[in-house]
Amino acid sequence: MAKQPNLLAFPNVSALARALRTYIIQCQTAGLHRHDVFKIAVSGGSLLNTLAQALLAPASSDEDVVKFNKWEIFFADERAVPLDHEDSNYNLLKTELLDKIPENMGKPTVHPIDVAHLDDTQELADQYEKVLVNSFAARDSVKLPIFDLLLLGCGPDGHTCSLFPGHELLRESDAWVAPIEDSPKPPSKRITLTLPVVTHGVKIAFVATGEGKKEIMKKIFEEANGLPCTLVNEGAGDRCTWFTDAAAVDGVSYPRRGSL
Ligand SMILES: O=C1O[C@H](COP(=O)(O)O)[C@@H](O)[C@H](O)[C@H]1O
Repeated sequence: MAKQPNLLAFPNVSALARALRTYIIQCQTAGLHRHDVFKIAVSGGSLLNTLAQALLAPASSDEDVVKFNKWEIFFADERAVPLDHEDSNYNLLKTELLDKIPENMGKPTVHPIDVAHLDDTQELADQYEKVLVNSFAARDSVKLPIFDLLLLGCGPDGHTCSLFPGHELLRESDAWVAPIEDSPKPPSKRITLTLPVVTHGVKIAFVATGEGKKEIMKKIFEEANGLPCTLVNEGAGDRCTWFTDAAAVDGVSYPRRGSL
């Protein structure tokens, strides 16, 4: 039987953020060992505040250093809006994290969407796929890009990235990046990494906090239901780890751990 995803539950977001940092640094070390760079894809949403809390804390030892100058940050999904728009995932990452990184921590390389193509989401997705092709090698030599880490959020409906429940995009098996024009959550026009790319990551981590995630967490961990987050769990198995707080997993019947 395929190995199961890991569900970590912490008493609060501060404890979660400390563990998330340790986990990210382990992924960073593995990435640097693999190719001297750390390739991470991040979602938007509530996760970014917790991520900033994790990464901006002072290092506790030489092994605990975030080496931002070795990071390449990609977007697991993005909305088709200007980069300074309030709905932009880039804008959120910038305000939550990038603008707060002290100079002595180094600067990550960040790959935003090309806003010249906001009116054509297929072109926007194709251009972003080219960014991946340039970074991960040509499409004809690698079947799928392999991120060192994908750090994802989980919507209260079970969506992740811009992969929504029941949407035909869940069956996309060729494109690395796909457009969506009918997102049930506004804004409607977006681009997203596809499911095969997400489940192909070396490591995949979800961050889900707060009572608002409790009902969907029960569905994801207690039923086979075809929800996007469930599909990631099924595709990634024990390469997938959930970082949750007590409120998000209250009543969830699934074995949990309280540390890495
Ligand atoms: O629309 C989106 O929502 C999800 C979940 O966000 P949250 O605020 O409920 O945690 C996010 O992961 C995704 O990147 C974003 O585009």
